[in-house]
Parts: sequence; structure tokens; C-alpha cells
Amino acid sequence: MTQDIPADAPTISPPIPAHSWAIIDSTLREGEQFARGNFKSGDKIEIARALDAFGAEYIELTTPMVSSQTAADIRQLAGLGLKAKLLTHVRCHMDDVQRAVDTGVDGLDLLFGTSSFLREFSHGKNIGQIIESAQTVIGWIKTNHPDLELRFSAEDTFRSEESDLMAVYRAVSDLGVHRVGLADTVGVATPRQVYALVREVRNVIHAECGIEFHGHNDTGCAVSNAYEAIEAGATHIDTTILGIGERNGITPLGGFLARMFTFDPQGLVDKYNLEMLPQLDNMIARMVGLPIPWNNYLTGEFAYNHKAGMHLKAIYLNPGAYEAIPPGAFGVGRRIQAGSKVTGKHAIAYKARELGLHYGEDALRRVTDHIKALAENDDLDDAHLEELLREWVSA
Ligand SMILES: CC(=O)SCCNC(=O)CCNC(=O)[C@H](O)C(C)(C)COP(=O)(O)OP(=O)(O)OC[C@H]1O[C@@H](n2cnc3c(N)ncnc32)[C@H](O)[C@@H]1OP(=O)(O)O
Ligand SMILES: O=C(O)CCC(=O)C(=O)O
Ligand SMILES: [Mg+2]
Repeated sequence: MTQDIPADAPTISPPIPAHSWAIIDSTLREGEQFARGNFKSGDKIEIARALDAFGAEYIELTTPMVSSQTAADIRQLAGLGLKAKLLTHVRCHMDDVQRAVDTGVDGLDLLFGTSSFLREFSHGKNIGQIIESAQTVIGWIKTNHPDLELRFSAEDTFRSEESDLMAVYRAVSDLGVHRVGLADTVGVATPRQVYALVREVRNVIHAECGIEFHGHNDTGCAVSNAYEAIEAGATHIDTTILGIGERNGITPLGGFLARMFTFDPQGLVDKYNLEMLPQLDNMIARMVGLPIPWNNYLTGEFAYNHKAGMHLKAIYLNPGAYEAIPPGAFGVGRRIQAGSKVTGKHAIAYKARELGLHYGEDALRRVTDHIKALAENDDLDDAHLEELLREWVSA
């Protein structure tokens, strides 16, 4: 983590210092719930080591209740001696917790659905019973495993009654959990709702208790909602590499980092090995057998493609004119696509100069018009463009 960001990297206000929040990467939990997420023991080690080298503060693992192989994998991951803290995600139930405390993880992420949907159709408990279970389970852990980091999340938070939520969060905070979790389980929350609810929860929990946000992307708000949670005082954000998870997934690590980079670029560089992002995205794309989407944040094939003449003129002078984030900070390069009908004379002049070719003003106009006409129905690739520019000079 030694790279420096360019002096002209843009920042926007309000500044949100990177040290005020941490990532809980859930590729090895939520990611296992993705349609194509079925990680073998070796894959899990590769993912955990890569996230650790990247600098993720926490890695969340699925519950040991899944299978005896999963429990063995958790034990193996916990024995790797990673810097990242390992958490396992379990139901608020003594059977799960007793299995989890034997795995050697650093903490448990407990959850209980609080919305009427989940109370009726998932577990059948009312709010009083949920609080009683939390008291039993958390009380037992605090007595028998006081070193474990504990989080309690109200699953489907944003479709739960506010008064129910506040009763649950107040109770678990009184029981001494380290964090409470707000989960937008079906991806329905708006950024404004997330902001307001995090602020409200902040008022009912103890000052030293952290707030975690987990956001699904069903309505395209997973990154904005994570950002709003932090702005309102959340301390931990759940991500997965490429955003993989149930349905269309959760806040993607890359998209979240892109968002936060604009507030405190140096803070991110100090915390994370950002240049590893392409390696992380490629690793998961390979393991799930799908390509990185072309428009993926930062690492998509065309995430840094510049094409229009007006853009290209400015990009050559200062890339910051059309880039919020310098691609080099995340180990990716930009592409200049000069051979299209939307190109302009400045782009063609720059391209020619790179080849050691120079045109007068009239010739530049003519060659530009020629290229635009040729590309009317099909863009020219770089090789074709270069050939044409050389021919034009020698003609
Ligand atoms: C939104 C989320 O992503 S939540 C996390 C989801 N993660 C997982 O489901 C982990 C993988 N799951 C599994 O391997 C299995 O579902 C297991 C091992 C957890 C449970 O398997 P089964 O015993 O076969 O039960 P099944 O999955 O059919 O049903 C869920 C059970 O959990 C119970 N349950 C649901 N939420 C909770 C909770 N927060 N605390 C306690 N129990 C819960 C349900 O009541 C139901 O138990 P029941 O049969 O006694 O009513
Ligand atoms: O435990 C949590 O906070 C989140 C669980 C989950 O995956 C969800 O609600 O979508
Ligand atoms: Mg989820």
C-alpha cells in the first residue's frame, strides 16, 4: 500500500474520512448465495488470502450449519493467521452459535428477521420472542466466549416497524453487542430512508456500539445506500467482490470503493491495496464462470473508454476533465478510441503526433473528415486508424 495518488486526483465535499468506516467483505457468505457461487475449499482460501492482501478489515463466512465440510473450511480459514478478522454469519439460535464458537473465528454475525414478512413466513416469532432469544444467545456468548466480537442484525430492517426495530436495537445494545446491523434484504430502501434510519438507530444504541449496513441492489441503490449509511454514522459496510449475492447481489466492493475514493483518496490508498481490485474482480469472475460486466465500476472493459471528440480534446490535456477517479489508482488503464464518427480534429492530431506525424490545419481537417466518413457505419480500430494516418501523410 505504498502507491501515491496523483496530486490532481479530484475530491468532492463533504469529506468522509476513510478511517471512519470498515469493510466487511461477504463474498464468502453472501457470495455463496449467488446463483453461480459454490466455492470449493481451495477457492475459499484463495479468496480469503486475496481479500486479506487487499486490506479488507473483515471477512464474513457462511454458517457452519451448512455442512460439515463448510464447518471444516471455516476452521481452516480461521487457522490461516490472516490480518483480517473472520466472522461467521449465524441464526440467533443456540444450536448455530454452539457450532460457530468452535470454529476459531473472531466474531459472530447474528441475525433475526424483524419484518412482518419474515416473522410470519420465515421463523414465526414475535418481537418479544426475538428479544428473548437474543438475550439467551448473547448472554451465553458473553459468559462463555467473552472475546468474540458480536453483531446483531434485524434482517429485512427496512420493511420492519420502527418501534419494533428500536426495541430490538436498544435491547441488543444493552446486552453489549459490538455492532448492530441494518439490512436492506430486498433492496427496497431509498438513500434518504437509509440516512434517516441510521440516524435514528444511532440515538438508541450505546455510543461505543457500531452500525453495519448490508444493502441489496434490486433497485440499483446498493452503492448509494451504503454511502448514505456512512454519511449518517454507520461504521461498517458489507460488500462482495463484483457484488455477487442472492438475486442480483449487494453493494459491490469496487463500486463502493469508487464512491468513497472521491471523498478521501489518500485515506483509501493508506488502507487498501487498491491496485489489486482487477485481480479480485477477475478471480471471482473466473470462479463463478461469468465475465466482468462491460460497464462494471472501475474494472469493466469500457469503464475508462473515451470516444467523443469533445471529450478526447480535453482528456489529452488533462484526463481529470472527464474522469472522476484516476484509473491508475485502481490498477487499470484508460482507452482512447479515436477512430469513430464522433471523433474530432484534436484527437486525430494527438493520435498522429504519437506516431510522429504532423499535418497542417487543412490536411488535419480533411483527414479528420475522411476518418469520420469511413467510420460512419463501423468504428476503426487502432491498427486501421494508424495505417490510414500514415498513408495520408505519404499520399
Ligand atoms: C437474507 C439472508 O441472506 S439470511 C442468511 C441466509 N443463509 C442461509 O440460509 C445459510 C444456509 N442455510 C442452510 O444451510 C440451511 O438453511 C440451515 C442449515 C441454516 C437450516 O436448514 P434447515 O434446518 O433445513 O431449515 P430451512 O433452511 O428449511 O428453514 C430455515 C429455518 O431457520 C429458521 N430461522 C430463520 N431465521 C432464523 C433466525 N434468525 N434465528 C433462528 N432461526 C431462524 C426457520 O424458522 C426455519 O426453521 P424451522 O424449520 O424450525 O421453522
Ligand atoms: O445479517 C445481515 O445483516 C444481512 C443478512 C442478509 O444477507 C440480508 O438481509 O440480505
Ligand atoms: Mg443479503
